[in-house]
Amino acid sequence: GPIPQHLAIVMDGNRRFAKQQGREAEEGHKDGFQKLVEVLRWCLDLGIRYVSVYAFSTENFKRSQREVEALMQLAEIKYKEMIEENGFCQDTGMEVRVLGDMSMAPPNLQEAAARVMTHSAQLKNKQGVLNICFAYTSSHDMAEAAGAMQDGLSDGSLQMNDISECLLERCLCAGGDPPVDLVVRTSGETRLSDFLLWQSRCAHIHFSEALWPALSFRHFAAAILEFQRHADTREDLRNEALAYTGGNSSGNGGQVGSNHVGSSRAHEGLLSAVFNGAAASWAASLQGLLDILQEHSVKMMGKDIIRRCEADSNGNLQQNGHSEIVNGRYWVNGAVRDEVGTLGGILGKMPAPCTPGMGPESGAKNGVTRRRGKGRENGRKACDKTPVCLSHVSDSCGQREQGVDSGEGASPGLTGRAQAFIERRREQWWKWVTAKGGEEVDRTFREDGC
Ligand SMILES: CC(C)=CCC/C(C)=C/CC/C(C)=C/COP(=O)(O)OP(=O)(O)O
Repeated sequence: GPIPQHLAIVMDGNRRFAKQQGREAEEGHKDGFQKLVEVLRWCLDLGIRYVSVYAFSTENFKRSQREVEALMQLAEIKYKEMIEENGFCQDTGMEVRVLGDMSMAPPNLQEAAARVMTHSAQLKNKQGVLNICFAYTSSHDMAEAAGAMQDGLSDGSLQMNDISECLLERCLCAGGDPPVDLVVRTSGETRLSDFLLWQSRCAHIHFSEALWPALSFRHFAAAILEFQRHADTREDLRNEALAYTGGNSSGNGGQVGSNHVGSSRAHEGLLSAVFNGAAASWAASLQGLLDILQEHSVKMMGKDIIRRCEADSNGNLQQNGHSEIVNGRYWVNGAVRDEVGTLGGILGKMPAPCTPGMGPESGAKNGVTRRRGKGRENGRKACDKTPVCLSHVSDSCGQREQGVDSGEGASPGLTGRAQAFIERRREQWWKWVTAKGGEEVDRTFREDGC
């Protein structure tokens, strides 16, 4: 099924998680950061290229001084660690952008944020983008965007007929990114809390009961499956599912759209369960999926990883007597990592991006043809040498240079003057970032990389 291109996460429940364990709130935030890194790996494995997280809202400044300072410190430390040799950025290939009102952050944090942005903007072979929304709320972002347009009108760089929804969108912090497809909020709270409201206007929203640091892969998979279940392309998917199960002669002859050897039954089972309503309940579908994963992990990976797993009340996989350490990894990690790979194949009908032996070549080798629904590219070209082409992504707030890409003068929906206005804003932003970070950005990476 479709994989969200842009996932937004409200990482809620850190303090409650810490409290449950008799620990300080700050410890919960540290755990929360670790969970973020884990979730980002799941995202990359599944082909989710843009992830935006709510790390600190402007409202959070109202928390105790101690907690605010701890969060600022944590962010500063993590930004610095991210750009170390073999640190997060190098390891994952993710460009990190810090979005929000940077002027509200202490100077040290501003510098660390600027450095992680300049450093990661120059990564070769980018795999995706992480937007860390810090000192951010949508209302603030929209007011800033409106203010910027007002300034443009005042100084004559914009005229009234340049003002449009498109321009306003491009003036937002994440204005050039693809729209958010899926919002996940943890901890059982069912609010959006002023997070990426404009960008999420067509998104599916998934509320998970799990506290953020306790989010398991099973919870995450439930969100993706729910997204798929509600996808606009449902009809398309249904046809595809029918084709896979032999019900539609215009399909690919019942061949499975996966590059996994031997996963045809997994697809048939999953797709018919999910899209033909054969499953007794959604929980049953998920359980069925996990059963399939377990079975195929053993068969396809050739590893005796999971013979039997059960989930505890938090949805975490628990050992049930038969598993073992695989390749030096503790079995739960091994199981979860391999599940991700397999699940990537099943959910996206493509292998987990750039996982060795699971690239497009392996599909060709297996003689498997992939079918796609209309307009559902969703970053599926991810396994080329340059897994994600970010040439359309700006260096500033992520303005997409559609006009440049398409060879036209301006982005669709923007007048030439509005386009120039956006370009100028972007330049100013980068000037600020590079001055703060004390580093010139080699922007040729964009041409090189793509
Ligand atoms: C640098 C970086 C990206 C850091 C990320 C660390 C992190 C996970 C921050 C989230 C902070 C936050 C306000 C979470 C909301 O949970 P809460 O504290 O409101 O918990 P509660 O709902 O249980 O009170």
